[in-house]
Amino acid sequence: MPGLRLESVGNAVLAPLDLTLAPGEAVAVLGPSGAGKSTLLRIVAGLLPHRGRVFLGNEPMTGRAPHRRPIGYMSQDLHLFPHLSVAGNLHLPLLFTGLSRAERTARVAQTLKTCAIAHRATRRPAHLSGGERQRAALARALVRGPRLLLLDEPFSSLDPTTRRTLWREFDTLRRAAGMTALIVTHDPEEAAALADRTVTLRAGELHEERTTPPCFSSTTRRCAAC
Ligand SMILES: Nc1ncnc2c1ncn2[C@@H]1O[C@H](COP(=O)(O)OP(=O)(O)OP(=O)(O)O)[C@@H](O)[C@H]1O
Repeated sequence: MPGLRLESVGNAVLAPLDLTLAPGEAVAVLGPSGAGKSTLLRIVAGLLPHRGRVFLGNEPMTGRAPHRRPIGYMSQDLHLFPHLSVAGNLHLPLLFTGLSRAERTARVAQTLKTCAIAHRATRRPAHLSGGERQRAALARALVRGPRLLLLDEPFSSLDPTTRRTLWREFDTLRRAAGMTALIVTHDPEEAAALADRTVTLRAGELHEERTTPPCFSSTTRRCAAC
């Protein structure tokens, strides 16, 4: 799986920022409301115009239509199509892939099973619980076998027990597939459960979190946080 590289990416909300994710790395984006976290994901997904350049591995993504990017995007509002069943929602992104109908059906069935939502395949989103809707949206983000996952507060509206279950399931799934991921969350505990590293957006500016402040390695120097 390739990594993600952002070079001087910005727009009216985001100051130009650089960010690199190693292949298979998951990075959590924390930050206050309105800081630009969703904006960052939408730019990488190809849904917003921007300055700078986005690469997946060595492949430029900038200028490529969203459905032609090997990216799975789960938005904050899920955006499941209400008139389609769960399975129908997963079939839709596969229409552009060149897979045969039989291959698409097999892929949808496998992904629903992986996300433990196969028992709701024929239901419409309005008839699902919040957790089931989030599983369905996650399955849709995964169904094309994306090289990069973008998740915007993926498990925000769930009770603590279900959230923790989904954290474990998702983390196992992502690591097994070696998928690179950028995950927006307000919850430091979720960031720790799902990501290898955390960055913070404040007022459109990106700050890399230091896991080991410089003051830890020197008795004479102190970092600004001390
Ligand atoms: N379509 C839009 N048009 C104009 N401004 C927008 C649009 N979407 C978001 N904004 C503004 O851009 C800024 C960043 O919004 P964004 O949704 O990226 O923040 P966020 O960090 O994800 O916030 P939250 O944590 O509340 O979801 C906000 O000031 C918001 O009002």
